[in-house]
Amino acid sequence: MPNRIDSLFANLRSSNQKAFIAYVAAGDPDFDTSLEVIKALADAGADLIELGLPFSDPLADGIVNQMAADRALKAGMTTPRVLELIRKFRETHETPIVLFTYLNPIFTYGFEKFQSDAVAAGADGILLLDLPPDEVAANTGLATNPDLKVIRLIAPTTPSDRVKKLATQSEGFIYALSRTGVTGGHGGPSANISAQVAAIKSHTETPVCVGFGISNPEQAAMVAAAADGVIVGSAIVKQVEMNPDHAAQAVRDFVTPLIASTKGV
Ligand SMILES: O=P(O)(O)OC[C@@H](O)[C@@H](O)c1c[nH]c2ccccc12
Repeated sequence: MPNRIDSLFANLRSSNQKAFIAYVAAGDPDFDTSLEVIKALADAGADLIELGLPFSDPLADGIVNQMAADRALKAGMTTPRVLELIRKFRETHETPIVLFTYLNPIFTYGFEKFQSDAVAAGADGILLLDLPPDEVAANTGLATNPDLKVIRLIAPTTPSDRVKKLATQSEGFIYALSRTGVTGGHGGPSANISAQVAAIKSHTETPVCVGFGISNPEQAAMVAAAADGVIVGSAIVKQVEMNPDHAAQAVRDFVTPLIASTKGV
């Protein structure tokens, strides 16, 4: 069976459309609400869901995502429960899922076992936020699973020789950061996002999606014009934070105009 991420981007390419990608923390604020939230994202038209596997020391995350991981951990979220969440979602939805996490929880679980269990649960890709590309080559124990695409991050500050390496290594799509720093903040993407995307695309045919600091339809439209996909995290997570009793509805209402503007309607 072809990977869901590859099918998604093939379909979008042939219909000349851009992807809308939503990030939420798995299990925020609790298991059942989180399942409703990811279903609401899919039903609203999100093309791909980035699911954060909560970790206590999320170095690359800003305050909104840190607090979300914290809520999830306090509500009893664990790595096996995250896999259970994906299994439950897969009973009704085919939207691709990319797991976002750090090395520590995966090592604790067992690197190879995690990957095969994640595939069996229905995950399609993984982004290990604290795994530099050189470490992959240096640690053959970090076996990969052919059914779990390894997505890579490229920052505006990434030196060009590394851009080439990351662009050619990344599977499924490439995550281009619109700016440096941690997640969140609503300053919007930088004006030279088109140049950054073009530089990445000179090395590869793999789709390039852009995230960091996107929170309104105007910003989504600007990024959609420059890249293959728009990634929104903290602004969605904030909706969960502010509306714990009706998070799914709040998230659906919030992403609907963002998706419309990503799709150019
Ligand atoms: O929150 P923002 O600014 O909308 O950016 C997306 C981001 O939250 C999501 O992709 C993400 C969650 N955790 C991360 C850690 C590093 C890079 C990216 C992420």
